[in-house]
Amino acid sequence: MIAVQDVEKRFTLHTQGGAVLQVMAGASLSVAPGECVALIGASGAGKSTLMRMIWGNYRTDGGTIRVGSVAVSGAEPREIIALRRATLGYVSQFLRVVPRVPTLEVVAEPLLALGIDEAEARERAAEILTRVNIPERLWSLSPTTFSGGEQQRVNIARGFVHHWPALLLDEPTASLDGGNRAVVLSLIAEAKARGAAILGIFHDEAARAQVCDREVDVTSFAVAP
Ligand SMILES: Nc1ncnc2c1ncn2[C@@H]1O[C@H](COP(=O)(O)OP(=O)(O)OP(=O)(O)O)[C@@H](O)[C@H]1O
Repeated sequence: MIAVQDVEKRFTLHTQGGAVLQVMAGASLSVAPGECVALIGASGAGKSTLMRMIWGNYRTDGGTIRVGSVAVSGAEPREIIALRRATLGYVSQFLRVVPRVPTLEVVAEPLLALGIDEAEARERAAEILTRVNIPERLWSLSPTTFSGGEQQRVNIARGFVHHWPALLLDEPTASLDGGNRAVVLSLIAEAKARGAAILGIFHDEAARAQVCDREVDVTSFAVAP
């Protein structure tokens, strides 16, 4: 479902005389439906960079990335938008939302974008917000003023509200208490059970051991400076 083949990445540092920093070469991995793979490796090894390339935010400088039937490397922006709408979900570490949009709408939005009717989208958003323990009195408020843990749970609700066939998770259990951490681990296990291909960064080793089937060490793709 997710296939990374021989990927290279260079950064051009325009603010530093155009110096070119090669950070990755020969990066290859694949994630099958129903599998959860953890990206591991030292700080600076390139875990986030690889996730951003798969998400289509960073361009690749060599090799190919495919998610389902879409070649992400070299895709047009509209193809990336369509991929994110239906096929590839992403739970980032931090919630980025338009100010003043109520939490229920923030969570329902991916379903509305898929053309699901408003009543059903709101019902599913309410269900998952309840599951991640966001009290109903907060649903009509913008999450911009929520605590770090609450924002992360809104982010998780948004990332699991649609059953994306492929999912990228960036530290999904960071800053959560024990109960909410357990909820997130169940959501991941359920996504796997329905066939989602999941790639994640988990500094939480116990979480990784519980939900991940394999680890890929990004250090082996890093290029020494
Ligand atoms: N936008 C950028 N411009 C220049 N260099 C970058 C950029 N993004 C990442 N890098 C460099 O690429 C390398 C890999 O960084 P990356 O953030 O992917 O590592 P990581 O494994 O996710 O680290 P951490 O565990 O600390 O988050 C680092 O040397 C970093 O400085």
